[in-house]
Amino acid sequence: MDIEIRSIDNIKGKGLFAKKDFNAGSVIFEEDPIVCCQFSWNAAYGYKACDHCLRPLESAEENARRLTAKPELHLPYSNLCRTDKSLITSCSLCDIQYCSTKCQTAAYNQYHRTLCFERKSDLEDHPLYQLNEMWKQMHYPPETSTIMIIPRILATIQQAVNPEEAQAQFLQFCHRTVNDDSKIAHKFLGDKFVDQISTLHNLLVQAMNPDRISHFLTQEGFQTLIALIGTNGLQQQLSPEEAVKLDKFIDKLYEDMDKHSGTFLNNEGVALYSLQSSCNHSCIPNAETTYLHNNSRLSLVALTDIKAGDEISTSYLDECTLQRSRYSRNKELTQNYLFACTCPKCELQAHDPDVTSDEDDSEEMSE
Ligand SMILES: C[S@@+](CC[C@H](N)C(=O)[O-])C[C@H]1O[C@@H](n2cnc3c(N)ncnc32)[C@H](O)[C@@H]1O
Repeated sequence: MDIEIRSIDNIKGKGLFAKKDFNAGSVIFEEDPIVCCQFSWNAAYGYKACDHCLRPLESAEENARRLTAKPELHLPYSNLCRTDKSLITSCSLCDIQYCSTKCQTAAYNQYHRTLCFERKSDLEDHPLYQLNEMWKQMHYPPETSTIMIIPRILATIQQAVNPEEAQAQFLQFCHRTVNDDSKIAHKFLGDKFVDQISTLHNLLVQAMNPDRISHFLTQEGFQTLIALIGTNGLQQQLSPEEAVKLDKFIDKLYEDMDKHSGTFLNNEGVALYSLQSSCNHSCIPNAETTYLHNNSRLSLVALTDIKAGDEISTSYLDECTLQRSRYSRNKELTQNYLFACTCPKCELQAHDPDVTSDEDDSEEMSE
């Protein structure tokens, strides 16, 4: 392994460090998620993805046709699309689709044996179905996560050969206090919906057999899980096929898609990664996460040259927020991740006045 996880201090916790030099542009490591799940509205709006690895189940051309409502549309180089529909398979009991029998077997062995709805006929009475519907009412797009990853985490623990080990794997994501967890859970659900936390909690309790996971089904345990996916869940966006990156064509395509499908352009979901979850934030990151395999496999790519011993960091902020003032950046980091950044850029700007960027000002005025 060319990287290691080391403890830094009480504030930052642990971090990811390079054990060798990496050139800018090189892949530092790749990993599959411990667990991932497509966003609820993303699935409801017809983006067909493998239920286990999120690989698109439609070709890039079919995707573009559906999203633009233009059945005659032809994509250039559509023969380069890597979606092999001959491998698609589905669960014989609940009809959920997978890109291959490999994913179907992996899902069944990891969590699907516990979570399968079994009969389509009484689907709407199933507490997991109701949990998803309740979540959708609380989280209109753009989505940042889905509650449905929580039953997957719990079923993974229940089905594991060694449940203690599986549980420890998830608990490594949490190094906060009960109070912090509750703050994050409230922020994550949004002011309007904090009262609904007990409804979500009750539906989860009804849906899951408490065997081996009873402590996660308490109110506190549930908030820990919400905080876990809120601060560690990586949002995934799998872009349409590389081969169609012909700028003019793409611009027009996106314009047409936007008219017909709004923001539902990509296959999106949330995932928990073991190594990636140890990567801390910096406002001048030396690495970024990408998805080079058209599924949930993550690649961490160096943005700059990295020397052996350097800490590897990514930005938790989107491009736009990253360009804002130190005050604006830290406002977002404090609210969403409960820390203030002390990276060299923040240190350099430490004496800047505590004002938001112009863009924030206009956003705040319109709120
Ligand atoms: C995905 S985890 C990163 C790994 C984490 N350091 C740990 O020990 O588990 C995200 C959490 O790490 C901490 N963190 C990340 N970047 C930080 C930074 N630049 N300064 C202080 N804390 C940071 C925050 O507590 C944040 O909620």
